[in-house]
Amino acid sequence: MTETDNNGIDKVIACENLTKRFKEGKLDVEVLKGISLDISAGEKIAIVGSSGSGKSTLLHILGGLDLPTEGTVHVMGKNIAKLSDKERGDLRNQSLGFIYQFHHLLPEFTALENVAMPLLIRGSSTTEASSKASDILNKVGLSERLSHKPGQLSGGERQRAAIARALVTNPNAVLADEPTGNLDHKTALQIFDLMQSLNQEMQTAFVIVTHDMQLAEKMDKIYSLVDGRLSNY
Ligand SMILES: Nc1ncnc2c1ncn2[C@@H]1O[C@H](COP(=O)(O)OP(=O)(O)OP(=O)(O)O)[C@@H](O)[C@H]1O
Repeated sequence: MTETDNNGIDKVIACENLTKRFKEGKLDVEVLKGISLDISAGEKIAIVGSSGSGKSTLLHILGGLDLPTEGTVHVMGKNIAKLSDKERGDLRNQSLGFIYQFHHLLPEFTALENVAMPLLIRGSSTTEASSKASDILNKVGLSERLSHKPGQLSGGERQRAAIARALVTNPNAVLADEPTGNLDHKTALQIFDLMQSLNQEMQTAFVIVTHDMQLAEKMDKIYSLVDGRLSNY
């Protein structure tokens, strides 16, 4: 696997003055109130904040899964609000990887098939997809588990397979929403160490939402989301 190619773009994600309001009955609830944030190539950042502070909402907007009410988001230099749904989907597929608290692996497919899937969706041949999936599963320590289905893997192994699936396309950034929220602390530490070593090896930026300060401290920068505003921790 080669290092991530940033095409000379040093800010993988740049957002400026983001706001997000949701309608709740007659009320407009402003969850994000003017957030500006740059994520550079290869940077690792943690976003912490209490439950309901808007961390997932922010991550969805940074990843182009949702649009802000006001403000701009550029992913790899492209303003996501100016793209069609299809173009936004393509940009996500080409530039970003996602990891969630629950692994979202497909139960009827093996680890190898699950990890190969994003490449097959992009149009890679089965041989190429399997070879790259096998390489990245090896990097996350699952070379002996290629033909196991998710139900035959431990929680930590499932999350490692989910990390492999997020990284197999060699994205510019991985956005992770509580990736270890479902694991015991020792396994969570191992998963964070793994993400750090993959970050160093592949130069992929990581944006990780977590409740756990000990884990957040492993990142280059920590931002705290309080009352809809982001500050350095
Ligand atoms: N689609 C939506 N419609 C209305 N309100 C929403 C929507 N999505 C999120 N919210 C509200 O926005 C606020 C922030 O939610 P969000 O899930 O971003 O918080 P969070 O910090 O990720 O919380 P947690 O740590 O508990 O996962 C919450 O009050 C939530 O009810």
